[in-house]
Amino acid sequence: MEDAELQTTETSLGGRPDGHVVAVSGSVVDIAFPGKMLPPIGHAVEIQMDTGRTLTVEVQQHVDQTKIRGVAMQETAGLGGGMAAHDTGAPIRVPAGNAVLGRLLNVVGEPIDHGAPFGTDVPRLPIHRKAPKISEQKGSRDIFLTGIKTIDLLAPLVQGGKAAMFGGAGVGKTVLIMELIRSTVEHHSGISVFAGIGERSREGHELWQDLKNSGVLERTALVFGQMNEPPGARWRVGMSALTIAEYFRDTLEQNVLLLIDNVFRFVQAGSEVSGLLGRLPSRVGYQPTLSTEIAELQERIASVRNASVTSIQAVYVPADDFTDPAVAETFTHLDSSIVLSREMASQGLYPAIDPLASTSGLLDPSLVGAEHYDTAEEVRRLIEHYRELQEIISLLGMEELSAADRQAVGRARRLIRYLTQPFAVTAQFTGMQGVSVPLEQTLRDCRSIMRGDTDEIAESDFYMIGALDSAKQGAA
Ligand SMILES: Nc1ncnc2c1ncn2[C@@H]1O[C@H](COP(=O)(O)OP(=O)(O)OP(=O)(O)O)[C@@H](O)[C@H]1O
Repeated sequence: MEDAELQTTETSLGGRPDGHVVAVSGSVVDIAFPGKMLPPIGHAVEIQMDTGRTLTVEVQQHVDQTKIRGVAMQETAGLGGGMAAHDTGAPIRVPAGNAVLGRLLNVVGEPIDHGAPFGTDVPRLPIHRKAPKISEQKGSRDIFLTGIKTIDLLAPLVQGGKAAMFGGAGVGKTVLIMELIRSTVEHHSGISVFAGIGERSREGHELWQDLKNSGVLERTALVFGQMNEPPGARWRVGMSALTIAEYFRDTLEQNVLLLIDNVFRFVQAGSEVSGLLGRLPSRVGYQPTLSTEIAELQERIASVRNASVTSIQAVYVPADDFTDPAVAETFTHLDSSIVLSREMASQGLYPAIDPLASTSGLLDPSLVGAEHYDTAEEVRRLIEHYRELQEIISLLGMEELSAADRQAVGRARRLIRYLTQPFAVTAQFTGMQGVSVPLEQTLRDCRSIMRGDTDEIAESDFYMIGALDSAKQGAA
């Protein structure tokens, strides 16, 4: 997109030549600019529809010297040959700054919340930009606490870092991201930007209502390109949200919390677009540009000297296959990876976070301190040992285990149950109030369980509690 960026000049605005539509095939639109300079790749070309709406097409290819091929950001129903098209002289530009707070936008920055349109005084920025230079980026080693026991203990998030939740269909990604929004947006001092990519649109509206009810909507901007929208919108909406986040970070120097649900849908949309443009797929049917596309998005999510962007992303894992190229590629960009397990979900062990597969670069004694690191390691070792013993138990029964192993099994089972937690967002259907647990408490509780202080308390008393006190109360 370098070309597009270089050619985004004010002088080019309005003074660009007009063309006309020559062919429409689904989301792909061919536009001719006979005898004129073609708009560069990445530019937005606009078409005024009879219905009064504006259709935006992003230039993807120069088919020949007079014609471009682009991808539409909206449905192309009603679009026909001969309709006039106008090069905007820039990539898609979205409104940014305080005016977008509390608002719901689409990929091209139009309000979709039935609110007032954005005025001409609102700054607009092109959605294609380069990531900040490595020398300008700032790495942080501070923990971003969530109050969710397993996450803070085993896969702590980094302030100004990137974290993602991986999971197949229906294992609890959306519930977890909603809970994280609840628990972090309220305590987060900066602003939040939410990018809804390719998920159910109902969820988007529920979120909007939810944020409104909890009084944090005025510090949040929401940008949506959901599953009912064409691939172009789902492909570019992440960039639109990022552009808004970058403006807060760079111009207003505010810390930003960027939430993306679901990053896999961005890759999938890119693959659809690639297919529509007739490009040959490479690995497992993905677009040949898979890694570059993921890097283009992920590398822009960065913290700089004066302000940070902390990002929490949901990643759908197709067919529970973690070796899927889109999933594997996303892993490489993260500071913390939270892996959701179908097996745990099927046992009702929510949040179904796999304690062994979830990791964080922060989990180092020199960063989080020896107590946290040692406790996390010990928890992992105990659960791993339990998993090894499970096979023997299923074959021979508990009786065949040594006394020490039996004790380990009992403690591991208590620990696994202790690491479940009722969420505020599920209170409606579980009937349990959500609880947040401070990290120090989680560390104390885990040590206490592993030491054997709670061996006499029934396993079921550890299930879906906050701090250990509630298990003790349940036992009393
Ligand atoms: N923390 C939780 N506590 C209780 N129930 C949960 C929890 N997380 C998930 N569930 C149950 O699992 C269901 C699916 O969760 P969710 O919609 O978050 O999955 P998902 O991974 O986002 O699915 P999809 O890929 O279909 O979007 C929920 O409707 C709920 O019944």
